[in-house]
Amino acid sequence: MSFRTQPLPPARLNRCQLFGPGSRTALFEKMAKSAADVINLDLEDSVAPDDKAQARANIIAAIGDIDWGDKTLSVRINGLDTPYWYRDVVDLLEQAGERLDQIMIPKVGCAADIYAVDALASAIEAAKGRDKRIGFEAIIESAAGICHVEEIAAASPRMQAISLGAADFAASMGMATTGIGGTQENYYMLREGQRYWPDPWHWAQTAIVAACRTHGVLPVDGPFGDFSDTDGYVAQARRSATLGMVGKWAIHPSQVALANEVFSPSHEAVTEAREILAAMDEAKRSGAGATVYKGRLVDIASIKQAEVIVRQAELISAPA
Ligand SMILES: CC(C)(COP(=O)(O)OP(=O)(O)OC[C@H]1O[C@@H](n2cnc3c(N)ncnc32)[C@H](O)[C@@H]1OP(=O)(O)O)[C@@H](O)C(=O)NCCC(=O)NCCSC(=O)C[C@H](O)C(=O)O
Ligand SMILES: [Mg+2]
Repeated sequence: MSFRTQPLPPARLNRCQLFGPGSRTALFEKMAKSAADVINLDLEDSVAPDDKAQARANIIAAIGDIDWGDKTLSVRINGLDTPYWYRDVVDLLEQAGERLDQIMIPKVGCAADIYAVDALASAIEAAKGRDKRIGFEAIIESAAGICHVEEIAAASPRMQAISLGAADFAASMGMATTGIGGTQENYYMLREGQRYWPDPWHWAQTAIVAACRTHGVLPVDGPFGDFSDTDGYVAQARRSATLGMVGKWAIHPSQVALANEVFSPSHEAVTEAREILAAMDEAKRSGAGATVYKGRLVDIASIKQAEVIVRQAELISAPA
């Protein structure tokens, strides 16, 4: 056990991140009125190369013009392997108002990628006298990214969140699929003639969660492409929540409520967590480090487990 205390991630809700292309201005108001905790206006892969400049201008105008309420407002810039990214950062930080909370950096492969954007953002903020320091979120969506995920999580105090981008990740890894997340037909185990479908994203998600938790960053599950498959989305989201992720992307408005539901602890779960805390309070008062709750062992580690659930419930019920 390290003597270092594990840092807490930013204390804000991140149950659902709703994406929309910066070129589809008609969606912006609808996104602002949605129940998503985070809005990601996209300059990257949902915007065609010829539309990049216009999408940038659309987003800069919308950041100031639209009432985004208390949502976390983020813009996904283009990757560092493109000619667009520096102009995205420069124009956003020189021209967009302070309502912008975060920049999402896609296809991050190493800590130096974060360092490069940090250096540019820091210079612009100083030059322009921006009071609010912009936050960063990164997408792990390459073989290099997953190999270096821990150094990426640690790369800057601006780091707020890391998502798994299943589509680019699958391509980079050479995975034999065109699906974006979810169960993969050919990824099965066979036992006594029965097929069982394990989760091919599990190991990458777990690596992201561990890196994020080590450095106080929010781990987030990325897109689920088949937005007509609500059961598949919920199953994927439940697995992610169980592994420690705090939320999931929505690439269609129909996915927002599903994510909010999965990443909000149920009334029963919160009640049970509070009862465990009460049982442990009682145990501590009598000098015990462990006790029995509903026929099972609870001990000092159970306090930390219960606190995860109670903290999330308190964030949800906190006044905006
Ligand atoms: C996927 C879409 C292209 C579908 O758009 P559309 O055909 O317009 O959908 P519907 O007709 O079903 O829409 C129903 C109503 O909902 C509104 N709508 C649609 N999309 C959004 C949205 N994103 N936010 C808010 N509202 C939305 C429509 O206007 C309809 O409204 P109404 O007429 O009033 O009923 C589209 O949803 C879309 O563009 N989604 C986002 C795509 C995107 O941003 N992709 C990037 C993220 S995923 C990714 O990049 C992969 C990742 O990097 C990786 O590697 O894994
Ligand atoms: Mg991608």
